[in-house]
Amino acid sequence: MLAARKVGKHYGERSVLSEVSLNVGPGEMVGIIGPNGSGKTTLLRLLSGEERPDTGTVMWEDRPIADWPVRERARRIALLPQEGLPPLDFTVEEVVMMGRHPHQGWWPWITERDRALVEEILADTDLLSHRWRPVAVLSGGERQRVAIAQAMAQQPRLLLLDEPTTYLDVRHQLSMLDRIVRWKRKDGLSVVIVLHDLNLAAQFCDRLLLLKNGRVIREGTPEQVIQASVIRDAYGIDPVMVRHPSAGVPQVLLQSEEKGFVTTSCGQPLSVSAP
Ligand SMILES: Nc1ncnc2c1ncn2[C@@H]1O[C@H](COP(=O)(O)OP(=O)(O)OP(=O)(O)O)[C@@H](O)[C@H]1O
Repeated sequence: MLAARKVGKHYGERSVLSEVSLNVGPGEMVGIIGPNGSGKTTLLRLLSGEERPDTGTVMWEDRPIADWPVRERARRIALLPQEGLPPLDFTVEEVVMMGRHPHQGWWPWITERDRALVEEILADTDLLSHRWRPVAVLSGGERQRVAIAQAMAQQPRLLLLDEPTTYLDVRHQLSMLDRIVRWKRKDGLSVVIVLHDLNLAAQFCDRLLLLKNGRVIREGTPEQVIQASVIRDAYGIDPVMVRHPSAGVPQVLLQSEEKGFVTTSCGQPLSVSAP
């Protein structure tokens, strides 16, 4: 459905993305991980059609993404940028309703169906009590929930998310990602998500793409990517690997160089089962 073939991007003389290929099918959730500045946001912008690659192509439904008329693209693809929503004076309900614009005519009549859908989304995203508040007065996390609610109202087929959990507390991180999983199961939504949290990436993504210096250094299932040697190579840290006791996926524990290691009563380093 979405296919990037050997895409590359330069800014001036500087190459920030080289030869990156990626396929995302219906109902699939692909995570993009990698250190700061490795090209994750640039890749997402190329996938959304907001920017054109200098080399390679991005195809959506067998047609170059840049050839889709903007309105048609907006009916199919939603991008949640890293900076989230600006502090708008519009109310939460109005901003969520704006997600319906690509589906409305040139004059944005709001139909009963639009109203019912927005009502359902406000309830689902825990925003009913905020509906009359201007977005400008919301906290960062509340604003992030409005951004995802707006994307849901857009009813896209492809959802591109750039670090959507950044401002969210742990409950809302989980509920946002669970909501996306339910949504993709129900509607066959394709999802590409940039995440810094490797543990959430391992739990929620079907496949991961690990970038370093603009190149893919590992791609595969969380099992294939979230490995101590790979994480060490990508991030230059020495992680402790454990397996999630109920989800069964690899998880990364960070260890401080300054605080030392936890030892057992016999003075040995605490051993954990590494995946
Ligand atoms: N418009 C631009 N002009 C010049 N350089 C840019 C531009 N956009 C991005 N870059 C550079 O490209 C590189 C990759 O940036 P990008 O935002 O894609 O990284 P990232 O992996 O998303 O980083 P982070 O994890 O910090 O968000 C960075 O070095 C950045 O400075």
